[in-house]
Amino acid sequence: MEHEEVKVRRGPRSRLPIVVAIHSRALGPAAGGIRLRRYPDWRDGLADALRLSEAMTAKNAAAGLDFGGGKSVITLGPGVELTPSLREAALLDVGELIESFGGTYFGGPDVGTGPDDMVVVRRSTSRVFCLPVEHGGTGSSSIPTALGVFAAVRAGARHVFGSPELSGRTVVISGLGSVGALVARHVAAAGARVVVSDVDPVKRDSAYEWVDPEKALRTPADILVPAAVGGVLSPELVPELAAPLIVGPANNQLTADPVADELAARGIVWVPDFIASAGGAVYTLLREVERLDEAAANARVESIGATVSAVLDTARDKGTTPLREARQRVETRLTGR
Ligand SMILES: NC(=O)c1ccc[n+]([C@@H]2O[C@H](COP(=O)([O-])OP(=O)(O)OC[C@H]3O[C@@H](n4cnc5c(N)ncnc54)[C@H](O)[C@@H]3O)[C@@H](O)[C@H]2O)c1
Repeated sequence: MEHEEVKVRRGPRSRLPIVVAIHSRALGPAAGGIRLRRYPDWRDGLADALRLSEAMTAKNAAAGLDFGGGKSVITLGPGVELTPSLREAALLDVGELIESFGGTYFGGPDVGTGPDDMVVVRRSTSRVFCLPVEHGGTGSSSIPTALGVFAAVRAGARHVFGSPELSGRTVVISGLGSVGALVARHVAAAGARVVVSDVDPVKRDSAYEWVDPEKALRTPADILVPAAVGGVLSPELVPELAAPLIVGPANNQLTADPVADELAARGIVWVPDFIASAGGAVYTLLREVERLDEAAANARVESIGATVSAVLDTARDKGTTPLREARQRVETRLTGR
């Protein structure tokens, strides 16, 4: 096991299995969201926590944050009904477990939880970020996440097309959720032709062209933005992709690392997701834990563009892939080598 510390506890109030995995605290206290999800078995939740906390180490390190990687998972078994009182009990339980790390791990929202849930978690621990504005926090992380993705899109465009300007470029966005919708607004304001897609037909927005979700990833475009779920870039899909630049917020976009080599072999530039999606973590941790002001935190979010440029340019100069370069940057920050 590469992780520093993992705790698994049956919540005393909820009776649900809860996992907190700390992958690394080499750069500072670990930080990473609290996932509340249904799993066939609690061990699947444990596996998720191990994988996700490792990804948080990479995200925080590559973003230049002095935070390590951690993740909490509240596992809901098949058939267990998530009533409001069970939800409250589970959030209090996870807060208590987070508190037991004595300030070496901070939790926030993730899949299945939001800023309002963090108000409940705070009743058990102060080591929680991304609270609603009326509770002294910075609210939804989607706004800074989208700002960081926009900076990454522009940097990617500069690398691939020789200019960061998006005017006249076609951008396909797969997933019009809270981040995807904001990215659509940014790129449209920058003059791009925006084509969007979502499995939920309610998300259809007349402001943009629409493409069916099963076709979105194969639609000819200048830039493809995966903004829905992970595991979408597979060996089967790579030969059918029709955009020279792929950059978006969805976590864990590759089905496996070797897909990065296949993308590079096809001449497709892929910006590693753990770099492009870091805006929310950067903003909320710097504002709520390190107490930076809004302008300074936003400047750090926008510096994701400079990181993307450095990774893509170095990969091209050295003949490696953006994924290898990004991982090398993480390694250098963690070990100083
Ligand atoms: N919200 C953040 O601050 C943040 C930060 C970092 C990473 N991310 C990642 O970015 C992605 C989007 O996050 P979000 O907060 O916007 O989530 P969200 O749940 O608000 O939106 C996801 C959208 O994708 C759609 N979708 C699901 N499967 C799809 C498919 N196969 N094809 C097309 N659309 C599909 C959903 O209907 C939904 O509208 C997620 O992978 C998330 O983990 C989000």
